[in-house]
Amino acid sequence: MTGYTLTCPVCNKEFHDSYTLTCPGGCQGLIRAQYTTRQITLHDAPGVFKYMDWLPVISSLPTRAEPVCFKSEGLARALGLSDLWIVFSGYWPEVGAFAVSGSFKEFEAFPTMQRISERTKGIIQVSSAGNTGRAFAEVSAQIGQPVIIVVPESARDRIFTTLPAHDILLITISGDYTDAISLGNRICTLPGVFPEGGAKNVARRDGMGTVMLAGTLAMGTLPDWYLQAVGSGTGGIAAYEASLRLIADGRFGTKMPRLLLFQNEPFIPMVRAWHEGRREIRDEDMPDAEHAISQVYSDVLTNRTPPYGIAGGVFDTLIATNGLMAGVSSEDAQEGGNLFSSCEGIDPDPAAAVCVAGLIEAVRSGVIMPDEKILINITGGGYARGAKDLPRFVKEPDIIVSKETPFEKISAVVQEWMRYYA
Ligand SMILES: Cc1ncc(COP(=O)(O)O)c(C=O)c1O
Repeated sequence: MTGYTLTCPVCNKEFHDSYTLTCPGGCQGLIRAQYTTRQITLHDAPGVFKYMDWLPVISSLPTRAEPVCFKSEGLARALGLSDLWIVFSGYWPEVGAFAVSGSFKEFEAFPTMQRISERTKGIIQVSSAGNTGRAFAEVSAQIGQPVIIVVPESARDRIFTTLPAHDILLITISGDYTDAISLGNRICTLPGVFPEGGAKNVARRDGMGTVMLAGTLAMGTLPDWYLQAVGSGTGGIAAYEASLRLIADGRFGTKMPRLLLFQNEPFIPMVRAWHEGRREIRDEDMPDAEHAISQVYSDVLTNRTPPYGIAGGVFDTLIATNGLMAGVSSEDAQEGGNLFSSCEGIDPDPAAAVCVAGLIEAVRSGVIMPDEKILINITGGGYARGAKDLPRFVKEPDIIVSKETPFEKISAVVQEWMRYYA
């Protein structure tokens, strides 16, 4: 067990956690958890909770999900790299990877659900392009904690669990991820429903930050580079915040890893803004957004309102880490994914394939040197293996809506469902 307070990056005030998502003083910025433990000790706790010194929880939940880090042989050889390390976040029993929902979103979902039960009352709402929703659905199925999930209709088949789920209200909406976010925000105005918080939720960021912790503990030192494909960029922010803690720990080096973050062309708003040195994303960074989103290989990377310019967000993180961003074509991503599968023996999530393709290009163009220590976050994978090994309970939508559906109709169903939990 560890103690922590929350701090605001703008006014530097410290405050108590009541599942707080923003500075009580009204500042705009991503509040951070400040842990009393400076040097991390691994706990004898399940899965990701072994890192609970630096998670905003008091106690743990049963899970085997945790990031697994190993030194690459196959992909490293193919790319001529001497010090490439893979953090695998998905399902791959042979390496000890048991995130049964298949992605690193499970490392966020477990601490978030635990933080909720320790810090507040009410029912959380999660908007997702698919993977986050499935991760929260899995945790809900495992522990019986209710959750309202909103996903675009195209992600409908992606919400499944390995146990029967009884406490999920699933809403699908015609449209994309942004439409799911907008509807989710409206649902959060109903009494008793609150937003899980996305990037503002310290449990999500520090849950994702365990990827950097697992990597650094396996390598014995912080890497030169951290690579990830991003939609919101929260994983990048989390990797930076975890690195700050690891530097303060004193045992893993003093050099901040450089972040190299990728988006999937043609939808690359953060890449465009970053390349022009801008803190704000403009409409011109997302020309013909709907069409662009329909063209990507990895739709979980299509967030139109990422925490980019906010204090402590992606822009600040890239500045602090001397970071870089790049766009990756869908064709390259597909090839990168195939190379990863053939070299390492497991299927990567399309988002992870984007990241592999980004690594290939960074090595080819000389941005990354062959002997540098590289930590690549394979943010999801092992779906084929999971489909063979694991039970699958597909969650049918409870409400199917369009952008035109009157909100009163939706809220009536939500409120009726919530009565059971009152
Ligand atoms: C597999 C996978 N990789 C990467 C990402 C991007 O994560 P973020 O931008 O939130 O760090 C997502 C988002 O859903 C994802 O599901």
